Amino acid sequence: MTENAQLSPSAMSIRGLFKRFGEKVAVNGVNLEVPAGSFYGLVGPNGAGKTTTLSMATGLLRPDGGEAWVHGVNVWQDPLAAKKVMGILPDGVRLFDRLSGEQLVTYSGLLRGMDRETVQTRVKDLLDALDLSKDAGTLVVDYSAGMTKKIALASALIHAPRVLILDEPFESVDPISAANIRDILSDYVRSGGTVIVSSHVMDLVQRMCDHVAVIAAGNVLAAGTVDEVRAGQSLEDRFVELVGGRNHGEGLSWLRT
Ligand SMILES: Nc1ncnc2c1ncn2[C@@H]1O[C@H](COP(=O)(O)OP(=O)(O)OP(=O)(O)O)[C@@H](O)[C@H]1O
Repeated sequence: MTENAQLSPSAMSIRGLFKRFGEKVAVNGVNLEVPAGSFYGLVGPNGAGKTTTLSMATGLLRPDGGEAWVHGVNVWQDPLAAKKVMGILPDGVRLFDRLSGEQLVTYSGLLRGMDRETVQTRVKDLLDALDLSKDAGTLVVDYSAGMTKKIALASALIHAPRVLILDEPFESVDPISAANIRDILSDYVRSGGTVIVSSHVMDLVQRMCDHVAVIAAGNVLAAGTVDEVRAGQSLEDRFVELVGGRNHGEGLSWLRT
Protein backbone atom coordinates (compact mmCIF):
# COMPACT_ATOMS: atom_id res chain seq x y z
CA MET A 1 0.00 0.00 0.00
CA THR A 2 1.49 3.38 -0.87
CA GLU A 3 1.37 6.31 1.51
CA ASN A 4 -0.81 8.10 -1.00
CA ALA A 5 -3.36 5.31 -1.15
CA GLN A 6 -3.36 4.94 2.65
CA LEU A 7 -4.22 8.60 3.14
CA SER A 8 -6.81 8.63 0.39
CA PRO A 9 -10.49 8.56 1.33
CA SER A 10 -11.11 6.95 -2.06
CA ALA A 11 -13.05 3.72 -2.40
CA MET A 12 -11.10 3.14 -5.59
CA SER A 13 -7.97 4.81 -6.95
CA ILE A 14 -6.82 4.10 -10.47
CA ARG A 15 -3.40 5.43 -11.51
CA GLY A 16 -2.02 5.25 -15.00
CA LEU A 17 -3.80 2.06 -16.05
CA PHE A 18 -2.65 1.06 -19.50
CA LYS A 19 -3.57 -1.82 -21.81
CA ARG A 20 -2.65 -2.62 -25.37
CA PHE A 21 -4.12 -5.41 -27.49
CA GLY A 22 -1.63 -5.86 -30.36
CA GLU A 23 -1.43 -2.47 -32.07
CA LYS A 24 -4.56 -1.19 -30.37
CA VAL A 25 -4.16 0.90 -27.21
CA ALA A 26 -7.42 0.15 -25.39
CA VAL A 27 -6.69 2.06 -22.18
CA ASN A 28 -4.18 4.88 -22.37
CA GLY A 29 -3.06 5.74 -18.84
CA VAL A 30 -6.37 6.21 -17.07
CA ASN A 31 -6.48 7.97 -13.65
CA LEU A 32 -9.66 7.98 -11.58
CA GLU A 33 -10.49 8.71 -7.95
CA VAL A 34 -13.78 7.28 -6.77
CA PRO A 35 -14.74 8.87 -3.43
CA ALA A 36 -16.00 6.50 -0.73
CA GLY A 37 -19.78 6.60 -0.52
CA SER A 38 -20.24 7.86 -4.07
CA PHE A 39 -22.43 6.53 -6.85
CA TYR A 40 -19.93 6.77 -9.71
CA GLY A 41 -20.88 6.45 -13.38
CA LEU A 42 -18.44 5.52 -16.11
CA VAL A 43 -19.67 6.49 -19.56
CA GLY A 44 -18.15 6.39 -23.01
CA PRO A 45 -18.88 5.30 -26.57
CA ASN A 46 -18.60 1.68 -27.70
CA GLY A 47 -15.01 0.51 -27.56
CA ALA A 48 -13.95 3.42 -25.30
CA GLY A 49 -12.15 1.14 -22.85
CA LYS A 50 -14.68 1.03 -19.98
CA THR A 51 -14.77 -2.77 -19.62
CA THR A 52 -11.00 -3.04 -20.04
CA THR A 53 -10.45 -0.37 -17.35
CA LEU A 54 -12.89 -1.98 -14.91
CA SER A 55 -11.45 -5.45 -15.58
CA MET A 56 -7.93 -4.23 -14.77
CA ALA A 57 -9.12 -2.30 -11.72
CA THR A 58 -10.86 -5.37 -10.27
CA GLY A 59 -8.12 -7.95 -10.83
CA LEU A 60 -9.72 -9.71 -13.81
CA LEU A 61 -7.30 -8.52 -16.50
CA ARG A 62 -3.61 -7.87 -15.89
CA PRO A 63 -2.64 -4.30 -16.81
CA ASP A 64 0.39 -3.54 -18.98
CA GLY A 65 1.01 -0.56 -16.70
CA GLY A 66 -0.47 1.36 -13.80
CA GLU A 67 -2.05 0.37 -10.52
CA ALA A 68 -5.38 0.22 -8.76
CA TRP A 69 -6.34 0.32 -5.08
CA VAL A 70 -9.63 -0.45 -3.45
CA HIS A 71 -10.03 1.12 -0.02
CA GLY A 72 -6.24 1.39 0.09
CA VAL A 73 -5.58 -2.26 -0.86
CA ASN A 74 -3.47 -2.77 -3.97
CA VAL A 75 -5.59 -4.91 -6.30
CA TRP A 76 -2.70 -6.67 -8.02
CA GLN A 77 -0.33 -6.94 -5.04
CA ASP A 78 -2.94 -8.17 -2.57
CA PRO A 79 -5.73 -9.65 -4.69
CA LEU A 80 -7.36 -11.74 -1.94
CA ALA A 81 -7.79 -8.78 0.40
CA ALA A 82 -8.95 -6.58 -2.49
CA LYS A 83 -11.54 -9.11 -3.67
CA LYS A 84 -13.03 -9.35 -0.17
CA VAL A 85 -13.93 -5.67 -0.39
CA MET A 86 -15.40 -5.82 -3.89
CA GLY A 87 -18.56 -7.15 -5.48
CA ILE A 88 -18.07 -7.41 -9.22
CA LEU A 89 -20.56 -7.72 -12.06
CA PRO A 90 -18.27 -8.27 -15.06
CA ASP A 91 -19.44 -7.84 -18.64
CA GLY A 92 -19.64 -10.99 -20.72
CA VAL A 93 -17.81 -13.34 -18.36
CA ARG A 94 -19.13 -16.94 -18.42
CA LEU A 95 -21.04 -17.94 -15.30
CA PHE A 96 -21.30 -21.49 -13.98
CA ASP A 97 -24.47 -21.78 -16.02
CA ARG A 98 -25.13 -25.49 -15.42
CA LEU A 99 -26.14 -24.50 -11.90
CA SER A 100 -29.63 -23.26 -11.11
CA GLY A 101 -29.93 -19.57 -10.18
CA GLU A 102 -30.30 -20.46 -6.53
CA GLN A 103 -27.28 -22.78 -6.62
CA LEU A 104 -25.13 -20.16 -8.36
CA VAL A 105 -25.79 -17.45 -5.76
CA THR A 106 -25.40 -19.98 -2.92
CA TYR A 107 -22.10 -21.11 -4.41
CA SER A 108 -20.89 -17.47 -4.64
CA GLY A 109 -21.65 -16.99 -0.93
CA LEU A 110 -19.96 -20.23 0.15
CA LEU A 111 -16.92 -19.40 -2.01
CA ARG A 112 -16.66 -16.17 -0.01
CA GLY A 113 -16.40 -18.23 3.18
CA MET A 114 -19.87 -17.33 4.49
CA ASP A 115 -21.75 -19.76 6.73
CA ARG A 116 -24.53 -21.79 5.10
CA GLU A 117 -27.34 -20.33 7.22
CA THR A 118 -26.51 -16.71 6.38
CA VAL A 119 -26.09 -17.66 2.72
CA GLN A 120 -29.52 -19.32 2.65
CA THR A 121 -31.25 -16.27 4.14
CA ARG A 122 -29.49 -13.84 1.82
CA VAL A 123 -30.10 -15.97 -1.29
CA LYS A 124 -33.81 -15.93 -0.56
CA ASP A 125 -33.78 -12.14 0.06
CA LEU A 126 -31.83 -11.50 -3.15
CA LEU A 127 -34.00 -13.74 -5.33
CA ASP A 128 -37.11 -12.02 -3.94
CA ALA A 129 -35.68 -8.52 -4.42
CA LEU A 130 -34.65 -9.27 -8.01
CA ASP A 131 -37.90 -11.04 -8.89
CA LEU A 132 -36.16 -14.36 -9.58
CA SER A 133 -37.78 -16.53 -6.87
CA LYS A 134 -40.01 -18.40 -9.26
CA ASP A 135 -37.01 -19.20 -11.48
CA ALA A 136 -34.71 -20.17 -8.60
CA GLY A 137 -34.59 -23.80 -9.73
CA THR A 138 -34.07 -23.08 -13.45
CA LEU A 139 -30.57 -23.61 -14.85
CA VAL A 140 -28.78 -20.33 -15.55
CA VAL A 141 -28.05 -21.53 -19.10
CA ASP A 142 -31.82 -21.38 -19.69
CA TYR A 143 -32.17 -17.83 -18.29
CA SER A 144 -32.91 -14.86 -20.56
CA ALA A 145 -30.22 -12.16 -20.93
CA GLY A 146 -31.89 -9.94 -18.32
CA MET A 147 -32.36 -12.81 -15.86
CA THR A 148 -28.69 -13.74 -16.29
CA LYS A 149 -27.71 -10.15 -15.54
CA LYS A 150 -29.82 -10.17 -12.39
CA ILE A 151 -28.49 -13.50 -11.08
CA ALA A 152 -24.92 -12.29 -11.70
CA LEU A 153 -25.79 -9.13 -9.75
CA ALA A 154 -27.15 -11.25 -6.87
CA SER A 155 -23.86 -13.19 -6.86
CA ALA A 156 -21.97 -9.89 -6.60
CA LEU A 157 -24.09 -8.69 -3.66
CA ILE A 158 -24.26 -11.81 -1.48
CA HIS A 159 -21.22 -11.00 0.70
CA ALA A 160 -22.30 -7.36 1.28
CA PRO A 161 -19.10 -5.85 -0.16
CA ARG A 162 -17.94 -2.27 0.54
CA VAL A 163 -17.59 -1.44 -3.15
CA LEU A 164 -19.72 -2.64 -6.04
CA ILE A 165 -18.29 -2.53 -9.56
CA LEU A 166 -21.02 -3.16 -12.08
CA ASP A 167 -20.39 -3.28 -15.81
CA GLU A 168 -23.65 -2.42 -17.62
CA PRO A 169 -25.98 -3.70 -14.87
CA PHE A 170 -29.13 -2.46 -16.62
CA GLU A 171 -28.47 -3.90 -20.06
CA SER A 172 -31.37 -6.19 -21.11
CA VAL A 173 -33.12 -5.68 -17.77
CA ASP A 174 -36.85 -4.85 -17.83
CA PRO A 175 -37.97 -1.45 -16.45
CA ILE A 176 -39.50 -2.82 -13.24
CA SER A 177 -36.42 -4.85 -12.38
CA ALA A 178 -34.23 -1.86 -13.32
CA ALA A 179 -36.18 0.33 -10.89
CA ASN A 180 -35.80 -2.36 -8.18
CA ILE A 181 -32.06 -2.55 -8.82
CA ARG A 182 -31.79 1.26 -8.68
CA ASP A 183 -33.54 1.22 -5.29
CA ILE A 184 -31.22 -1.52 -3.98
CA LEU A 185 -28.16 0.41 -5.15
CA SER A 186 -29.37 3.78 -3.81
CA ASP A 187 -30.05 2.20 -0.40
CA TYR A 188 -26.63 0.63 -0.48
CA VAL A 189 -24.97 4.00 -1.18
CA ARG A 190 -27.06 5.71 1.53
CA SER A 191 -25.76 3.14 4.02
CA GLY A 192 -22.15 4.01 3.13
CA GLY A 193 -21.37 1.66 0.22
CA THR A 194 -19.78 2.79 -3.04
CA VAL A 195 -21.12 1.89 -6.49
CA ILE A 196 -19.17 2.18 -9.73
CA VAL A 197 -21.37 1.56 -12.71
CA SER A 198 -20.69 1.68 -16.43
CA SER A 199 -23.61 2.58 -18.64
CA HIS A 200 -24.57 3.94 -22.03
CA VAL A 201 -27.77 5.46 -20.73
CA MET A 202 -26.92 9.10 -19.96
CA ASP A 203 -30.31 9.93 -18.53
CA LEU A 204 -29.99 7.09 -16.03
CA VAL A 205 -26.47 8.13 -15.02
CA GLN A 206 -27.56 11.77 -14.63
CA ARG A 207 -30.47 10.76 -12.35
CA MET A 208 -28.75 8.00 -10.41
CA CYS A 209 -25.08 8.94 -10.03
CA ASP A 210 -23.43 11.77 -8.10
CA HIS A 211 -20.07 11.45 -9.90
CA VAL A 212 -19.22 10.57 -13.49
CA ALA A 213 -16.22 10.04 -15.74
CA VAL A 214 -16.38 10.26 -19.52
CA ILE A 215 -13.94 7.95 -21.33
CA ALA A 216 -13.25 7.86 -25.06
CA ALA A 217 -10.52 6.05 -26.96
CA GLY A 218 -8.88 4.93 -23.73
CA ASN A 219 -8.60 8.44 -22.23
CA VAL A 220 -10.56 10.21 -19.51
CA LEU A 221 -12.10 13.31 -21.11
CA ALA A 222 -13.82 14.62 -17.98
CA ALA A 223 -14.36 13.44 -14.42
CA GLY A 224 -15.95 14.90 -11.31
CA THR A 225 -19.38 15.42 -9.84
CA VAL A 226 -22.20 15.04 -12.36
CA ASP A 227 -22.92 18.78 -12.11
CA GLU A 228 -19.27 19.69 -12.74
CA VAL A 229 -19.03 17.41 -15.76
CA ARG A 230 -22.31 18.38 -17.39
CA ALA A 231 -21.58 22.10 -16.87
CA GLY A 232 -25.17 23.30 -17.12
CA GLN A 233 -26.14 21.05 -20.02
CA SER A 234 -27.80 17.66 -19.97
CA LEU A 235 -25.23 14.90 -19.51
CA GLU A 236 -26.19 13.55 -22.93
CA ASP A 237 -25.50 16.89 -24.70
CA ARG A 238 -22.25 17.29 -22.79
CA PHE A 239 -21.26 13.73 -23.68
CA VAL A 240 -21.84 14.36 -27.39
CA GLU A 241 -19.91 17.64 -27.14
CA LEU A 242 -16.95 15.94 -25.43
CA VAL A 243 -16.88 12.78 -27.51
CA GLY A 244 -18.06 14.11 -30.89
CA GLY A 245 -18.71 11.69 -33.70
CA ARG A 246 -22.37 12.47 -34.43
CA ASN A 247 -23.22 11.80 -38.07
CA HIS A 248 -26.61 12.20 -39.56
CA GLY A 249 -26.89 9.23 -41.85
CA GLU A 250 -26.08 11.18 -45.07
CA GLY A 251 -24.01 8.19 -46.18
CA LEU A 252 -27.05 5.91 -46.20
CA SER A 253 -29.05 7.51 -49.00
CA TRP A 254 -29.77 4.01 -50.40
CA LEU A 255 -31.72 3.25 -47.21
CA ARG A 256 -34.29 5.97 -47.84
CA THR A 257 -37.45 4.61 -49.39
N1 LIG B 1 -9.48 -9.26 -25.60
C1 LIG B 1 -9.36 -8.30 -26.50
N2 LIG B 1 -8.57 -8.47 -27.58
C2 LIG B 1 -8.41 -7.49 -28.49
N3 LIG B 1 -8.98 -6.27 -28.39
C3 LIG B 1 -9.76 -6.04 -27.34
C4 LIG B 1 -9.99 -7.03 -26.33
N4 LIG B 1 -10.82 -6.50 -25.40
C5 LIG B 1 -11.09 -5.25 -25.79
N5 LIG B 1 -10.46 -4.96 -26.96
C6 LIG B 1 -10.49 -3.68 -27.68
O1 LIG B 1 -10.22 -2.67 -26.74
C7 LIG B 1 -11.04 -1.54 -26.97
C8 LIG B 1 -11.82 -1.21 -25.69
O2 LIG B 1 -12.78 -2.23 -25.48
P1 LIG B 1 -13.73 -2.24 -24.21
O3 LIG B 1 -14.49 -3.53 -24.24
O4 LIG B 1 -12.95 -1.94 -23.00
O5 LIG B 1 -14.70 -1.01 -24.53
P2 LIG B 1 -16.06 -0.53 -23.82
O6 LIG B 1 -15.90 0.91 -23.56
O7 LIG B 1 -16.36 -1.42 -22.67
O8 LIG B 1 -17.10 -0.73 -25.00
P3 LIG B 1 -18.68 -1.06 -25.01
O9 LIG B 1 -19.35 0.18 -24.54
O10 LIG B 1 -18.96 -1.31 -26.46
O11 LIG B 1 -18.92 -2.25 -24.12
C9 LIG B 1 -11.92 -1.87 -28.17
O12 LIG B 1 -11.31 -1.33 -29.31
C10 LIG B 1 -11.88 -3.38 -28.23
O13 LIG B 1 -11.99 -3.84 -29.57
